[in-house]
Amino acid sequence: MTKTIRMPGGKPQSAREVAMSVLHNVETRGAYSGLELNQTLQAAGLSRPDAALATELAYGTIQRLNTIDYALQSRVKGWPNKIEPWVRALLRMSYYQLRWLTRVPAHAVVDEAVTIAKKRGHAGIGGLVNGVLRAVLREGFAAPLPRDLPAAKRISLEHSHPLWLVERWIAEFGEAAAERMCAANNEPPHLSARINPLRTTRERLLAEMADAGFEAVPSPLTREGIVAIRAGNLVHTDWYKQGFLTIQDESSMLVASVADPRPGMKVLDCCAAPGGKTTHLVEKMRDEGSVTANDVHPHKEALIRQQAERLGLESVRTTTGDALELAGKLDPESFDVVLLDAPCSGLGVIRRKPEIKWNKSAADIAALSELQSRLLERVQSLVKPGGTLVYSTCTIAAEENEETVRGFLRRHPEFALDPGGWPEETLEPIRAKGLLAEPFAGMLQLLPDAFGSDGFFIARLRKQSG
Ligand SMILES: C[S@@+](CC[C@H](N)C(=O)[O-])C[C@H]1O[C@@H](n2cnc3c(N)ncnc32)[C@H](O)[C@@H]1O
Repeated sequence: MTKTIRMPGGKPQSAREVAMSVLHNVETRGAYSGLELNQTLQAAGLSRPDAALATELAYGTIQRLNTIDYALQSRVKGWPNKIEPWVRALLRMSYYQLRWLTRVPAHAVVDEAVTIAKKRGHAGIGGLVNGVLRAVLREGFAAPLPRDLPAAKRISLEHSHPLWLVERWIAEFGEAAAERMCAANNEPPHLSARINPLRTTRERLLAEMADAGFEAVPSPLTREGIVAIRAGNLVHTDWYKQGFLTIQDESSMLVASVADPRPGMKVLDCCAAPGGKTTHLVEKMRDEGSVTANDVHPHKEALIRQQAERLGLESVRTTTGDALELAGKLDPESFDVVLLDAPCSGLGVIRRKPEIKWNKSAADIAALSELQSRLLERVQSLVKPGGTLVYSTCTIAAEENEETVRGFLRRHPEFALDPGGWPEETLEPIRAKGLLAEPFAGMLQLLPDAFGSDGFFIARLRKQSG
């Protein structure tokens, strides 16, 4: 049984206590930052500005962890392992504020950190926190990095990514691209949304948003996407509630475009929850035909249903089960389009879930690659002759992407990559930026620095007809 480490001093009450509690639980219990933050914020009942501050502190500190720890290790004896987890969280968060959140006066940061330390610990911890933070202010944030540091180590410390990941990305994409990716992962994610063409048009929605004082622009990457510059949380708007839009990353929107289903088709989405791509497929089919949306987790079925209902879509049928077993339950060779949006290491969505970079390992990538190959192997038999199989992940690791697809193609010569079947509207903006290798092979790895969207991999395969 794993021992639960609790933060002392009871329920978090202020923005900084909420952030500290989230950091503590993400580190000690392997909690997901997003879920943990939502739950802790709900329990604390903070004002909107305080909730925004707590969010920024929690995400920012997780994002910059390597850089923060590098600076603190020379100032705190036994850092990090000999320091209690909640004190570690408090010092890291306070350092983050002093260095990157300059709108908060430094004395306020130190005073509040000391108050929290005394309240949750004792005067001795208050003294330690006070001493460390005042030394940081007096002596500067960190000593410059040694000049002869190898590139991977330098990038890992400057942009706060684990060394093993930087080394992989340098080997795969080169030093400059790896550094751009790591820097992009520390930028705030775009808030983007997909319009529901069965309810509105992009032009109409953007005009309505402008009239209501929202600032949003067309996505350069997809005709159905908008990027909100200043719009608050779109989930609270009538446009969302009435099914005019879906919150979705722009890269994620490309997947249904590449699958390119037509009205009347029979489509299978093997790993579908929470339904972002399922509902997009149905919208593309003008709600004519049938889309079977499957997921392994029974509690997620309702999420897909809720989204379909909100968007007014009727041709979705949900099922629960392991995609490895779908072939035994559904008619063989019966789907025009099969989408496998596979479980993956998520290295393309580090901006949204920064703990991913600290929690994942090379061993996870190897295990996921094996699962993804098995999933492809099992669902391929459901594709009609002449039909389409789309494989996608939100990660950046050749073993989970190109290599999985190439291995599959070696075992299944009846499938081939389908570069010609990609809609021009999907390729056009990527080609215009010079990011499409020519000749285009039918697989695409989008990196997070290219458009500021998530890192995504998409492959479109066609099964021989007859
Ligand atoms: C990348 S997410 C899918 C996102 C979804 N396609 C969307 O756009 O909203 C992967 C999903 O696969 C599901 N999953 C994981 N292993 C699975 C399996 N063996 N069979 C079916 N679903 C699985 C997870 O529950 C998760 O919801």
